[in-house]
Amino acid sequence: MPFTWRDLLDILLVAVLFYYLYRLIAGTRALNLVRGVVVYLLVWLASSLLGLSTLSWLLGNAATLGAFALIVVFQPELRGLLERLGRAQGPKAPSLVLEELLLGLARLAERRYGALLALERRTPLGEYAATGEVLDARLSARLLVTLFYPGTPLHDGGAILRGDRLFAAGCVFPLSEAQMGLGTRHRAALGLSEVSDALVIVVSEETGAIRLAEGGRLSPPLSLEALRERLKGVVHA
Ligand SMILES: Nc1ncnc2c1ncn2[C@@H]1O[C@H](COP(=O)(O)OP(=O)(O)OP(=O)(O)O)[C@@H](O)[C@H]1O
Repeated sequence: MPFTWRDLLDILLVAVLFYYLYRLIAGTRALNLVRGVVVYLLVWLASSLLGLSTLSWLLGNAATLGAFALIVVFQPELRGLLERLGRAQGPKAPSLVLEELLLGLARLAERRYGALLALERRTPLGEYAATGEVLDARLSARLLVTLFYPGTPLHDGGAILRGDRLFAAGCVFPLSEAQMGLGTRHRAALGLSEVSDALVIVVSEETGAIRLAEGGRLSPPLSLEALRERLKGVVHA
């Protein structure tokens, strides 16, 4: 059969579909799941090619059960995915979350409340969230100021922003070995940015300066405008 423009279109559409699927699940718990499923399928395929009938029978039957189990376990992710699919079609709304975040940071800086906030990207920060308190609350400026109010049980440690949710607070981040001249809040921001792709924002209790750690580097103090520019592509919804 000759290769026609229909085949080319077919291949292109499938490639685009996979690309968007990957973008939807990248950075979520589901990405590890997809990797697991691919390994499972490869072992299954290899076992049937090699004629290992018992193993291939076992994997084949477990797959049917597993598919149902996955739908139940990943129900929140599936729902989120469908919601994001629906949203992707509408025009982009201005990011209310970004504005709330900037307003919260401005108030923290003005009042000299020390704060540490990691913006999760592709590297899942679940292991650090587990060291604190999971809140999974809608982000607002008032929530940020309340969280970092000195003396409250959750003000100590770092908070984690996942998408448009303030996911966890009071978390312990890894301390950086570098930059020994810095205090521990700034070293924790640097440390987390060394081991993940998170953007980590620090508000200094002493000076009110807002700095950003990314990829093991700490920025100089940033104005709100500079911060807005830096966070534009990162904070969604
Ligand atoms: N490993 C860590 N993970 C998360 N937060 C931490 C960690 N270590 C320290 N902190 C936070 O940093 C606070 C101490 O900040 P410290 O004054 O030592 O830092 P700093 O970098 O000098 O910041 P500041 O300019 O705000 O004083 C702690 O009360 C705690 O909230």
